Amino acid sequence: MANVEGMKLIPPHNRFKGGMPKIGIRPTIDGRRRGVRESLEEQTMNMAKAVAKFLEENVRHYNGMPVECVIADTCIGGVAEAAQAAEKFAREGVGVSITVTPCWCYGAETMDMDPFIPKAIWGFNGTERPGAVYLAAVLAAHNQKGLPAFGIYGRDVQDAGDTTIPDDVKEKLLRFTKAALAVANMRGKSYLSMGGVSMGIAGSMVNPDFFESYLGMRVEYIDETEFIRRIEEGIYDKEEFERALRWVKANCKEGPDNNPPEMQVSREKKDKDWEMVIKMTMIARDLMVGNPKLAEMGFEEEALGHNAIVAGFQGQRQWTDHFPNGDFMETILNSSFDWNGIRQPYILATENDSLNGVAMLFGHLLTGTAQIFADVRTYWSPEAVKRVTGKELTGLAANGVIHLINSGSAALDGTGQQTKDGKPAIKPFWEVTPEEVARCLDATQFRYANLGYFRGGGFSTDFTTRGGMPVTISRINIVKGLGPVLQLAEGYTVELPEDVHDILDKRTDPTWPTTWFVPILTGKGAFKDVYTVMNSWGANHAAVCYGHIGAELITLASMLRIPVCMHNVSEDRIFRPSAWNAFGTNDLEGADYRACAAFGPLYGRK
Ligand SMILES: C[C@H](O)[C@@H](O)[C@@H](O)C(=O)CO
Ligand SMILES: [Mn+2]
Repeated sequence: MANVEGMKLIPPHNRFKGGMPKIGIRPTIDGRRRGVRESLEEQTMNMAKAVAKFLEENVRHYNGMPVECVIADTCIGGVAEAAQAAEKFAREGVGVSITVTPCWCYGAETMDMDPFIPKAIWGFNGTERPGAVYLAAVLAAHNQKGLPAFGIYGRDVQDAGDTTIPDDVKEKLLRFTKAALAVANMRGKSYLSMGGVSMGIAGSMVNPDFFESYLGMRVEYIDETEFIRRIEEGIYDKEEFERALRWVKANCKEGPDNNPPEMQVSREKKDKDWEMVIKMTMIARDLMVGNPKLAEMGFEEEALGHNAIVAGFQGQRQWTDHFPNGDFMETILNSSFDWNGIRQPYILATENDSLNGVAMLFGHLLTGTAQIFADVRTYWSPEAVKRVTGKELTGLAANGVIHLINSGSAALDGTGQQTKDGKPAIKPFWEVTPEEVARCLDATQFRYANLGYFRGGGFSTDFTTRGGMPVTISRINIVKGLGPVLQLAEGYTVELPEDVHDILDKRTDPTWPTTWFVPILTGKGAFKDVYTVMNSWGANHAAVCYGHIGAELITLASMLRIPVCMHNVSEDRIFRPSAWNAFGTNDLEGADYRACAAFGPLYGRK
């Protein structure tokens, strides 16, 4: 049993320089004095206050910090007050804008014109004053000017004095805000490419244009020799290393060595590998976000880190042909805990697959949870399973399963040993308990690396994800002439009977973590059957995020102008900027492509 005595939550904090983006609320109003404006001031400002309160009570940043709303100092009746609000928002670091109004106001005179800040407008559904008329007018202005905005219009008429936010409006406010905060929080951060291209995987040809134009991020590149320099010159916190080593020895149990006996290495070599992979873990983290401890040791430059909200490690092959593989490092950094306590995951893609790293980042930004990185390895049809095991697949697995498995980078949270309402779950790190940490560790074995693949050794993470978790798999793919596209599939993790699992797992690599995934089928297109989901996947990897977050991903992609090429989210959950309607309302997928192409990447420049 893992020992979690004294394990504490490291309180949510900002790892990066500067403040967290705030949500700016803009109450707009009919500017006519001598009656009209005065009669609306209170109601309008109350709408702004209600939205601010609702969001502050119901949304957290991805790092667990509370969100902060800033309301314009006055209602906005015209351009002077719009400029005043913009000035206040710039001063306060606003990254998300929500305009609210119960009445008619002057569209282009009151609108938010900042092209980089995601925008929504809630037009009150009442009829004493026409909030919806303003909503329509200002959305038309947004569309005409190429500044897409999300329209929120409640379904049912409210009375003028009603200060409540209807449930359908709440749902849209939340969907918009979560995605908009994701946009704001990744902006200005980096992807850290540690190493180069892994085994010709195109996602590890890290493309700065994509990161800059679509995500507002930069790419930092370092050579993996930096790990060796830091290890040999002792550029890591020695006290932490000793503590980490003790913790790993006590809590990370080594499973059986699966290599043929003649290839197996000595205990001494394994112990050396443990030391090395712990150092790699600390160094990768320090490279990503810095470490003040290094400055105390005289390494001021290294102490700063690369401002990386996500990173990738090449590993294969030049590194792993000689040194221990990155599996332990990737697993631990992606998990919601380590020897320091329960803490925010660091998002790290194996094989430096930056496009899968971005999918992991999206999932983390939207939920605060740890992510599983996996190969989309095998579709097992019911017939093939029957042939190989003699058993029928049943229940959720009856139509076949997809085997998600890669040697590294699956967070230990991926064991599914946390619980929500008594069911297996992956929770935002700030909700994870020490007992759940112990269960995740107990469900995991660290098994000596497959020496056929990894000549330098190391330890791979071996667990099987518990079934019954709602999850979403996703990935960004880049296509020449088209640009990036997002694909996703909502579904469930399933558990197979132990004997069936064993036979299938042994055919693959039993030293790696397995997630059995079943997508929700719609009977149409890519979701005709499980085989077609697998067959339509655009690359070798997927990011697995707990929860059905397809709708949130679609909203986020529309903000960044990344079209969604494959999804199984029902139309009633899809929320995109109002301009998307102008590109066609019958075929939403085609309209998405046309809209993304017409507006171009959020931060694109010619
Ligand atoms: C060990 C192998 O090279 C695996 O890492 C390989 O199958 C992949 O993961 C490819 O994405
Ligand atoms: Mn892989």
